[in-house]
Parts: sequence; structure tokens; C-alpha cells
Amino acid sequence: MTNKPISVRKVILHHMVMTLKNPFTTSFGTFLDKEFFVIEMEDETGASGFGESVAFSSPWYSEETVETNKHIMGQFLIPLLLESPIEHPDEVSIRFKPIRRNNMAKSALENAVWDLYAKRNNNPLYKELGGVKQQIDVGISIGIQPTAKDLVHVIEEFVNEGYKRMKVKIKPGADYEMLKEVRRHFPDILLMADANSAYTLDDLDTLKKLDELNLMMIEQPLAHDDIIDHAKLQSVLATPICLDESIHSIEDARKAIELGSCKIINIKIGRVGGITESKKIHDYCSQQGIAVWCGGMLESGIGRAHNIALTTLPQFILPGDTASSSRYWEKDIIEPEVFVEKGVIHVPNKPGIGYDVNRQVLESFRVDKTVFSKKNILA
Ligand SMILES: O=C(O)CCC(=O)c1ccccc1C(=O)O
Ligand SMILES: [Mg+2]
Repeated sequence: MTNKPISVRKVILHHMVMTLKNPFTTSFGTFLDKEFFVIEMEDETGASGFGESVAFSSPWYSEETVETNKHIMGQFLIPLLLESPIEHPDEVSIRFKPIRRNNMAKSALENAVWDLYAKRNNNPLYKELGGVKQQIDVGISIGIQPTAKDLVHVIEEFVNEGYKRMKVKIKPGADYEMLKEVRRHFPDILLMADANSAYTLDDLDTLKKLDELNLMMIEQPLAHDDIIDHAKLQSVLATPICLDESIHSIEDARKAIELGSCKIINIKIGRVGGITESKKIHDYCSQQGIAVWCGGMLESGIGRAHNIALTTLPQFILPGDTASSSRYWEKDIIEPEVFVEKGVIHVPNKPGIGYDVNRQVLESFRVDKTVFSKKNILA
């Protein structure tokens, strides 16, 4: 396609705070709102690309936070982008290599470059990525509920809305009995559990009992940085293990697969440092016959749009966590909002991420704004 290199002229960090429609409880605690950055990146033609940082306000899921993202982007990554033109988005992760880890900060900026690149080519992002699906299947992730009865009630609602797969957060004390009740009410739904690292091998008896419930998978039962104990656990469980927190790169994926630590991988663009790395993991899993799906980080519409584009790749065999905007937000910052119909999202065919940013709504949830340009960086 085209190929003038992209000269990034300006990067704007829109610091956002959006209130979740419903509190979301994991094994670590309850979220009431989401704080993040919308990255707006302007090139030499005045075109803009958008990305979203997915780190949370506190470092419970990984070590990154909103504040560390700002520090790393502002002090280290943005200067590397303003320094010289970019031929292709795949170069961004190479340019960022001297900076260790901080994958969510890297991903937020790389995703904006991908959007900009696709827009300059007048092509939908999913086509730039080699996506093949016009529609994608989605499931939903359900926070820990006070009682089994509440959980059954919530699931019933989402079954009726047509979501293709129900994922339930679990933790010790809110696991087997609750899921058993769900299974009793819904013998046939695609059901899985996500522990966010709440167990150890000392909990083997509880984890083995979950095998009775015909779960599609159990996501990240053990430590966030482990692949060894997961391999031990997988060898005695019938239920497939899916890794989330433990996988930060294609190298991590390779090692986990070689060890037998999991049978499924949840790819989150932010966790692995961007779309380029996500594609590498996807391609590797495809060769190895490992199914993947796209996880979520309670994103606004911009992050959601990138997830949708990625999910059009063929090895995204299992429904992901990218539910409709209205599941999370009274009003999303994109136009149109992400809409799930009978468990399916129809992939937009407009250039770039395929959704427009609603400036008015964006500004209404913005608490701060920082502008980086060649001038103020190099001065
Ligand atoms: O609906 C979503 O965006 C995903 C919900 C979810 O499960 C989740 C939300 C926040 C942090 C981690 C996770 C996870 O997948 O572990
Ligand atoms: Mg998870």
C-alpha cells in the first residue's frame, strides 16, 4: 500500500476517568470506575490515530499503573516516536525494545500508530492485520456476586442477550458451590472461570473438584508470574488451563506451551506490549494448535475497537471478553458504540479502528490533558 513514512508531530494524552455502570469484583477487589489515557497521535498531514492505555489506577493486575504509564510514555517512549519517521507499525516495538517491560504503556502508543497507519492507507485496521472475519463471537466476564442466586440471575440476563460464553470470576470461598449452582440452572452453556491468581497448589482439592462442572477452561488459577506450577496443575486437571497474567510475550507463550502450563491463551494487547506482539503470539499458537481468545481490561470504546480488529484473525477461535459498550458505560466515547447482537459484533469497515471518537463525550470524562510535540520534547 502507501508508503510515505509516518512523521509523528504531536501526541496528546487525554487523562480520563469513567464510572462503570456496575461495580466489577475480582479476587482482588472491586472497581467502581476506570482511569486511563486516550492517546491521540497526529502526523505531518494532520491525520490522527487513537490508542488507549489499559493499566489500572493501582497495580493489582500487573505492576503498571496509570501514573507509571504516564511517566514511561512521557519520559521515554514518546520521545522515541517523535525522534524520526516510522515506516511501519511493526517498527514501534523494535524502537521500544531498549525500555524494559512496561508493556501497557508501549501498547497504548503502538496501537495509535496502527490506527494512524491504517487510516493513511484508507484501510480498516483489521484488514491491515490480516483479519478474515466480518463478525466475531463474544462472551462476557462477570464479577464475583454476593450469592449463587445473584450469579444465576445475572447469567440468565446475559444468556437471554445471546452472549456466547459466560466467564465467572472466582476466588477461594466463592468457587465450586457457586459454579455448581450455575451449572444446575444452565447445563449446556459455555461456562468458564477466571481466578486472577487467587489459588496455589495447596488448593488442589478445590481446583480438581471444578473438573465435575464441564468448564471450557479455568483462567489463571495460580500465581501471576508462574508457569511451572501451572504445568503441574494442568497435568492433573481435565479442565484446560488458560493463561492470562503469566504471558507477556511470544517467548512466554512458547515456554508455557512447551512446558504444558496451559492449553489456551488469553491474548490482551496491552499485556503483551501491542498488536504486533499479539499477532506473533496468535501465529505461534496457530502453528501449535493452541486456541486463543481476546481478553478485556474494562476498556472504553477505543481499546474495544482494537480488540475487535485483532479478534478477526483466524486463530481467535473462542469467544472473547469484548462485550458491548453499554455493558460498561452509560455513554461510550466512540460513535457508534460497540454493539453486540445475539453474541456477535459486526466488524466495521471504515478506515482505521472503524469507530469515530466522540469529542464531546471524551471531553466530558477528561480530567487532564498533556501535549507532547517535537518542540517541547527537544527544547
Ligand atoms: O470485560 C472485560 O473487559 C474483562 C473483564 C476481566 O475479566 C478483567 C477485567 C479487569 C482486569 C482483568 C480481567 C481479566 O481478564 O482477568
Ligand atoms: Mg483474566
